[in-house]
Amino acid sequence: MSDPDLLLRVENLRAGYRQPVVGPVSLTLRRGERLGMSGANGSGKSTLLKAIARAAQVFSGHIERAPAVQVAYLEQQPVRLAAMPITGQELLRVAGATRFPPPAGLAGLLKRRLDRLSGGQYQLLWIWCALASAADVVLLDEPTNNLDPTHCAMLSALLQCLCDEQALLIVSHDREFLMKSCTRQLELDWVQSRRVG
Ligand SMILES: Nc1ncnc2c1ncn2[C@@H]1O[C@H](COP(=O)(O)OP(=O)(O)OP(=O)(O)O)[C@@H](O)[C@H]1O
Repeated sequence: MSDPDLLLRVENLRAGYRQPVVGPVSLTLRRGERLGMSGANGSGKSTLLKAIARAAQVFSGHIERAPAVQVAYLEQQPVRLAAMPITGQELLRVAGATRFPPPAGLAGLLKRRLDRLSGGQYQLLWIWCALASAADVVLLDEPTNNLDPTHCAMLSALLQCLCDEQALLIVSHDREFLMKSCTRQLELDWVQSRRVG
């Protein structure tokens, strides 16, 4: 890639599992961008994120990553075990999420055990782990799931912490949230991507 700000280029990608379920899709992601992606249930948004994270199969087209680019991917339902006897603070340390100091809004969660957090609190903590990691590209799948309006506003604030070196690709059905949080939006059609803003 000749453009130093280009972190990711997806070109005519068809991706899926035993067979393709999404594409052809093309998109680019540059440093400092927050790209929001919406689309119908089953249109392949999660699969596209998984393909970028190397967790789904590429059938044709390609995904080009800038040299040494690191990708953090937070799936729709972060894994949760019945017993998780570590605190939020310990999770951030183990996950290497030390790029930025945690914002004041998360302070109350950091001293608590993970298995004692609510679903929304747990999710916010994992989102912060991805944002504050060493990753250049952060992929978030439906991060507003489980969040009430107050915690959605907290999430919007967390996303503002992203630095100019990073880029975000965020999937959501909440278009208003995407409008507020993203610099650009894309709608994934059944058969192809289409820029809407
Ligand atoms: N692990 C899998 N193996 C086979 N097919 C799958 C798998 N995961 C998803 N699919 C199929 O791929 C298609 C796209 O699913 P995907 O989860 O990517 O859509 P989505 O746009 O994220 O949907 P939603 O908005 O409902 O979360 C669907 O038809 C789904 O049934």
